[in-house]
Amino acid sequence: MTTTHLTVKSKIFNLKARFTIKYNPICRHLNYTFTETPLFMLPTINFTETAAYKYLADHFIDINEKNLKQLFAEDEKRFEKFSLVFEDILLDYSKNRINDTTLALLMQLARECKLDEAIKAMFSGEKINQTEDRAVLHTALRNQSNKPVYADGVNVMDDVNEVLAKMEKFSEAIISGSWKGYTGKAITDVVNIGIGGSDLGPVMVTEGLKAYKNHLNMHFVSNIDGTHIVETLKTVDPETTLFLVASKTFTTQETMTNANTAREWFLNKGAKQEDVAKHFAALSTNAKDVAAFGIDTANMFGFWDWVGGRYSLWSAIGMPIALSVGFANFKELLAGAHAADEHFENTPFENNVPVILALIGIWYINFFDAETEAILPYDQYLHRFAAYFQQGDMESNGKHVDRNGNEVTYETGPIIWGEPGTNGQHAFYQLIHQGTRIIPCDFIAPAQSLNPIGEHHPILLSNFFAQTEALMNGKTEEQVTAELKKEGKTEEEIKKLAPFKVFEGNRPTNSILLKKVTPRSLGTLIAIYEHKIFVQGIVWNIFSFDQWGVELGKQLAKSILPELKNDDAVSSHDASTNGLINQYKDWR
Ligand SMILES: O=P(O)(O)OC[C@H]1O[C@@](O)(CO)[C@@H](O)[C@@H]1O
Repeated sequence: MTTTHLTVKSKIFNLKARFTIKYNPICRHLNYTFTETPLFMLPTINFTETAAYKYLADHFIDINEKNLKQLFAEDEKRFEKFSLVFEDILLDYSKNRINDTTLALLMQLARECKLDEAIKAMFSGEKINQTEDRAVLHTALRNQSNKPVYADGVNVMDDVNEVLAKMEKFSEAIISGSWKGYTGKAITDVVNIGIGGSDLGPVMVTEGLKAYKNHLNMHFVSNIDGTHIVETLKTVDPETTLFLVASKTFTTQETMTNANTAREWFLNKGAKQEDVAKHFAALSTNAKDVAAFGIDTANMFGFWDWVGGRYSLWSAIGMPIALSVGFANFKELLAGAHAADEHFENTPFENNVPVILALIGIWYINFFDAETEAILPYDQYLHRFAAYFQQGDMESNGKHVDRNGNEVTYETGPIIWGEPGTNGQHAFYQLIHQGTRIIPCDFIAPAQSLNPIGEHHPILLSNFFAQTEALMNGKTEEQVTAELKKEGKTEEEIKKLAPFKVFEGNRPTNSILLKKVTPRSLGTLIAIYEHKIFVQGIVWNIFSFDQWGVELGKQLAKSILPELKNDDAVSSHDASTNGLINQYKDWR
């Protein structure tokens, strides 16, 4: 059977199955099991076959010939047209290689890819995480409207609110000091043990909101490298330390190893088994393994399989955030994200911040062949923001197979990287300004500093404004020559030096200016990026919410570990792996 025929057939099956499933739950099981091909809740359109794509490919030739300076010269209203304010956040996307036609065609592309249907499917709890047969409902975790949200026919809001209430009670007991350790002392230090989505979000937000923190000392252990837990345990007192074992699955090797080491340390310091309950809590979906570990399930804060790890900071995984800045601020974070959800779900694409960011990103990735995107927060507190979205974006859209199970014929998720400004300017901006690659950059900054001192903030922001201006305008050979002449350089010297000092410019950036970093604005900003990732996954027709790509390495590590437990030479792998392992054995 040819693929085309199969595709047509699966389309018919899917339509029929989808109709039946959607409107007749009784058939939910029957029809689903009888469908010959997997049921795809969402249309599986190849965006490169859409009319919009073909127009964009033609349009690219035109727009690629214009530079940003020209585009601004042609339209004095360009900034007004290509910027918008939402929740005290200004998005300026005017310094992009776009014009009205570009945007109109990109919006048409989104419509041809049925983005509207996809948004509805996500918010309504459809199992769009198809390969894991799960809904994607991190939006329910911050659903301040309390409108019912159904997963498998059950309104999840009752459970969500129950866990939030439990988190509030627990965090207040720890912060107030009414919760006592096994020697009757209040908790002073919290150690979160988790990795990936069970670490990066809590770290990024507790760092991002450090200006709002209370007296509790927050520590994060993620790496299996013994250094991480050893260096942390050196700084805390078992009598006044609370350990949070954060793991959606409660099976992650790094986390469970670190948790066992922490418990051993705790018991070796004089505590008894019954004292574990006062100093260990679990943030997980896996009650069975939590209990088996010896944590009182009364100290377990649950969440659900429709919460992806990299989208879980809004859930019980956010407990370190609530402990660090207080539950009221955690709720503000949720409220900010909810505002972004409402905006994303209800705003026409033309004024929809995540949609605009996503489509401009696709313009660079799929038409300008950009391979990476830089996130450059001009705010030291946001120093882990790019790292957070390395997982958020790359684990969601780092996929090479489309939702039909076929190899994609186009680029998908970009490489996300970045460091705070102005530090990046002294590290890698040389390449961004004068390298051979196009690197779309998101510049982020707060108008108000949380630590106003001297001239620091104006100097920081002068760099924030200058960098996008420099990337756009560059510096021409004429300007370079005039400068060198002014410095008294000879004709000969100018001829030699000028080529190295010219800046091409025409390098695209988004500028995101927050009025101030608050729990609410940070929540909004994070959710905007989450929805940007969702939109790109829909256009690329990939599953953004599974992560099968992280499994193989773990599997092989599990088979190598027993080989390291003796001194015998190994020969069960390729020559390189054998060589490495045997040299390790020789040297250890
Ligand atoms: O929260 P947990 O189940 O311990 O998973 C931790 C991390 O491991 C993964 O690599 C999945 O295995 C990430 O997706 C996830 O955030």
